[in-house]
Amino acid sequence: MWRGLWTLVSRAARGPHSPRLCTRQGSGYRAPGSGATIFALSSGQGRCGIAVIRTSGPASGHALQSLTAPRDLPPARKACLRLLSDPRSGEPLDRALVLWFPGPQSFTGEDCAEFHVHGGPAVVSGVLQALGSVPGLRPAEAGEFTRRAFAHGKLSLTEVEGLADLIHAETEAQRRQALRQLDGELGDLCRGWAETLTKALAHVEAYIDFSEDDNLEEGVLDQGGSPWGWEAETSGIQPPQVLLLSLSFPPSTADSEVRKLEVALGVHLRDARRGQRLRSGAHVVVAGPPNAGKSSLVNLLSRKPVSIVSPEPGTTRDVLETPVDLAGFPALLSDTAGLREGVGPVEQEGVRRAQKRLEQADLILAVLDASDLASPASCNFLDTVVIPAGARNPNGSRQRLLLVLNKSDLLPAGRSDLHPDLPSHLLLSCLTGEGLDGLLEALKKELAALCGDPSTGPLLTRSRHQHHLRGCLDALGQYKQAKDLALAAEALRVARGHLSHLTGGGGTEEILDIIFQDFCVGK
Ligand SMILES: Nc1nc2c(ncn2[C@@H]2O[C@H](COP(=O)(O)OP(=O)(O)OP(=O)(O)O)[C@@H](O)[C@H]2O)c(=O)[nH]1
Ligand SMILES: [K+]
Ligand SMILES: [Mg+2]
Repeated sequence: MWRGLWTLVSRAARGPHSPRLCTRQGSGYRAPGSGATIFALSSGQGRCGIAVIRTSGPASGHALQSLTAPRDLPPARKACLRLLSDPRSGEPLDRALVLWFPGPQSFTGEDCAEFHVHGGPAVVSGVLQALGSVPGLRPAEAGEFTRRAFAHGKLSLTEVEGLADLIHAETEAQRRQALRQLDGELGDLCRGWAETLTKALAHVEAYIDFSEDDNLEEGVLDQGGSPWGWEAETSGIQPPQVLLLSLSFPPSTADSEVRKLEVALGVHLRDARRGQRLRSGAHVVVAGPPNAGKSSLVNLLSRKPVSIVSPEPGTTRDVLETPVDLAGFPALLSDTAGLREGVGPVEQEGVRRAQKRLEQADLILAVLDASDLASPASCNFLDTVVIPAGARNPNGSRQRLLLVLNKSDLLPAGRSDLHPDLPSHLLLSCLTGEGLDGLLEALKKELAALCGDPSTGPLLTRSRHQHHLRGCLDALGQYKQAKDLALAAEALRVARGHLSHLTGGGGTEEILDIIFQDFCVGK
């Protein structure tokens, strides 16, 4: 009966069914072809001041010695000036800074070398060819350096995603969000949650053991049909394991800790959409009647001639999408066809596409011609798009919409009494730029609400994260309903498995392929 408590805790921590949590000890995953030494240009392509070429793998030290004079390895992690030459011909290639990172204290965890050479294309290709001639070296595949870092436990999967996002970050908000993920905030959170589940599992397994060994009276363990209800005291027996466990994780605490976990998961899941928007951009759709100046506004906001502007109504037919940085937030701005009826089949299709895009919008930028508010097209747009957006939908929220009255330069000076019933709006002139600052300010507020604060807000940036947290939450639901302890324990293992998968433990090859294909060669 007195089976060691720590055996139980540690068995729960490992569990026969529990995939290993990704810790700094390595992901347990072996990068494809990881025996070879790889090399690549890690800085950008093209002529530049300095280019960085690096290697990773067991032959890195030999490669460094083969190309440099003097041939001794420089002190670890110290930049040294060396003459580089081709090991086959002895032909000088460049005078460069070289660095030696013996593993495991390197980015990949393997022996690594870096060559900071002058960034001319001939120098770069000369050094790459020289490296290729060293036995045991081959060019790296896209993302292979990071893949090795993951395989050696230098980065968890969420940190790898953060790194990919940081490289692709185009706005300040994206950079902040990616840096937080690279810093391991999401991974740490998951590991903390997994630890809670491990303790709860230890507790359940202690009970299972006790009942097996001591023929515990029936009904004691499943009070109310739920493992949440049972506590040692209620059975009248004090199982020694439970008493011991209670020192670090008393039964009543287990109950409330797992409940707290459910609440925390729910909060993060509710915020998931915002985190994903921040990563890939909020969908901002510019819509309005023909000739209101929609394309002019898209060009103004994106600071480039994305769309054709002309005095002819019906100029824009297709949806034109362009990524923009709006006041520090990423957005996908869509220009659409002017909404009107009684047009030919091509424009009709444009109108259909515009309406479809409106349904998917996170934010609508509704544009009207301020000098033409009484026209049938303007009135129709107000009635069918602007006014309905202000009404609450069944889940209590409203469609976000900013009403912009463009061409304010055409209004008689001092005229602000445009229309008494008009919903709140902003005046703008795409022609003179007047009102643009006010519009950007309003956009910033809307986008901040849509995307959350990148420094403190949502942490789930991909649908993959959402999927695993939902899976974890569902498993906790099963735990609560479990009729026997074996099922309850299994539900906890499933819940914990989802958290483990999120950080990369037991990750399947396909998931890894998808994540690593985001990287360029040399990263
Ligand atoms: N005076 C004035 N003219 C403007 C302003 N903005 C746009 N225009 C003009 O209005 C006309 C229509 O502009 P577009 O940007 O093509 O309008 P649109 O809404 O995209 O038009 P469609 O694609 O045909 O639906 C063009 O001749 C623009 O130069 C403005 O602020 N003031
Ligand atoms: K037009
Ligand atoms: Mg247009």
